[in-house]
Amino acid sequence: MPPSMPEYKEGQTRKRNVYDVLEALKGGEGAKNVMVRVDFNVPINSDGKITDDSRIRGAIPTIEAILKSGNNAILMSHMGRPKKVQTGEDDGTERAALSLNQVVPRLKELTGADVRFVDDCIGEKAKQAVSELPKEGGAILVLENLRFYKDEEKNVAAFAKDLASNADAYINDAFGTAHRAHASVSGVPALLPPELCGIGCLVASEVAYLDFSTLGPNDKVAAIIGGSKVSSKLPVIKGLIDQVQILVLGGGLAYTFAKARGVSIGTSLCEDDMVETAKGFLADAEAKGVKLLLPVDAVAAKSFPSGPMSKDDTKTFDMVPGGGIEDGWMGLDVGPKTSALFKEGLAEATKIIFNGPMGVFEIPPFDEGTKALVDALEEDTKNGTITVVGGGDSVAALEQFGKTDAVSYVSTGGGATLELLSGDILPGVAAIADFKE
Ligand SMILES: Nc1ncnc2c1ncn2[C@@H]1O[C@H](COP(=O)(O)OP(=O)(O)OP(=O)(O)O)[C@@H](O)[C@H]1O
Ligand SMILES: O=C(O)[C@H](O)COP(=O)(O)O
Repeated sequence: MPPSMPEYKEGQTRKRNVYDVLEALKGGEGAKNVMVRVDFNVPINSDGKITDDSRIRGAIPTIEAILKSGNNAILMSHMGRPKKVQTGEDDGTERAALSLNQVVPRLKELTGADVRFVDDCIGEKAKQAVSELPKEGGAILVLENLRFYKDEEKNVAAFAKDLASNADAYINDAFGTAHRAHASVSGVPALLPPELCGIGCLVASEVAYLDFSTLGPNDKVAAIIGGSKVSSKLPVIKGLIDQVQILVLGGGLAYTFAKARGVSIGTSLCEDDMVETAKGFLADAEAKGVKLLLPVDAVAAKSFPSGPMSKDDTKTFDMVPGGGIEDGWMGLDVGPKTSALFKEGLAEATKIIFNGPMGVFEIPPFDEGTKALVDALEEDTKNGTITVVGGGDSVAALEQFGKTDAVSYVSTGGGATLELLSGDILPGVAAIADFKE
C-alpha cells in the first residue's frame, strides 16, 4: 500500500479505497472523472485568508493519486452553513463569503495542477465544466458549495442523482463530514457500482488512528477528555468506557464529575443536571475495570479572567472528597499534582487520544495544565506511543505551544472525531463497500 495509506495486514477486511477504485477504472479510452467528496470547510478570515489549511492539505494525497493515474478529480465540498442562500434571503454576501472559489488559489499552490472552478455543483453549468475537462486527465475541477442547495443536507435522491451523473467513480475523503448522512456522503455512492466507490487516504488514516478494534492484546488505550461542555462530551465518555483501559477527565467538564464525588467546586463550571449521569459513569468505569483519572488539584481564580492573570491572584485547591474549591473561587486549570498524576497514568498506554484542553489554555497562567499534558504526550510519542489529538481547541492548544509536530497524528475532524470515538459507525464510511486483500 502507498505510504499515504495505513498498512493493512494480509487477509484483513478493510474498506475499498482510492487505489482499488483507480485499479478498477483502468482500461478504456481517455481520462475518467473521479468525484471526490472533500471537507474544505476551512476557517477564512475577513481578508479572505485561509487561517488553517490542514483539511486541504489532508486531501492532497488522494487528489494526487487520481491525477497521477491519468484521470481528472472533481472536488465537491460544503463550506459553513449557508442558511440565507438556501432560503433565498441572501443578497449575495453569504454566497460570496461561503463560495468554494476561495480555496482554488491554495489548491493550485499545493498541487501545481490545472485547477478549475464552476459556480454550481449540479445542472447545466456543472455538466459543461465536466465535459471540458482534458481527455488526457490531470485536471482538478472544484464545484460550488454543495450546501447552497438544501437538498444536500436532506439527502434528496434527485440531488444525489444530479451530482452522480458527472462521476465515473466516487471517493470520500471528507473525514470532517463523514458523520453527516448527506447527499454527497451517503446518496452519491449508493448510485454508483460499489467497486467504483472508495474512501480516500485521509479518511483511511483518520479511521485507522481513531479505531481501537485492531489493537493487539498487549495494547493499552488511554483517552483524555477535557473541554468545557459535559453534555456534548457525554456520548464520547460513555462510548470510551467500553473501549479504553485508561480514561483521563480534565478541563471544565471535570468539575461536574468532582461534584458527583462530593468534592466542593466553588463557582466552577458545572452542569447540575448532569451530576447524576456523571455518578453513573463513575460507577460504570469502576465496574468495567477502567482506570479513571480525575484532577486531584485545581488552579482557581475569583472570576473568569478577561486577560492574563498574575499567579498571585490564583489559588490552588486539593480536589479530594470532603474538600475542594472554596466558595467564591472558580477552577480554571488542573494543578501540578494532577499534571504529575496524569503523566504517570499515561506512561503505560500504547495509544493515547486527546480531545479537549485541561483548562482555559488561552489565558495564562491557566495554560499550564494543558501545556504539561502536551509535554507529556510529546515524551510518550518519543517513547513509541501513538498519540492522536482531535477537536478544534485541542489542536489550537498544540499550535499555541508550537507542538503540532510533537504528536503522531492530528485529526481533521470535529464532530466526526467525537462520533467515531463514541463507537458510532460513520455514514460516510458505511457507504463504502468492504474489500478483502
Ligand atoms: N475549567 C474551565 N472552566 C471554563 N472553561 C474551560 C475550563 N477548562 C477548559 N475550558 C475551555 O473549554 C474550551 C474548549 O472546550 P470544548 O468542549 O469546545 O473543547 P474541544 O475539544 O476543542 O471541542 P471541539 O471539538 O468542539 O472543538 C476552551 O475554550 C477552554 O478555555
Ligand atoms: O467542520 C465540521 O465539523 C464539518 O465540516 C461538518 O460541518 P457541519 O457541522 O456544519 O455539518
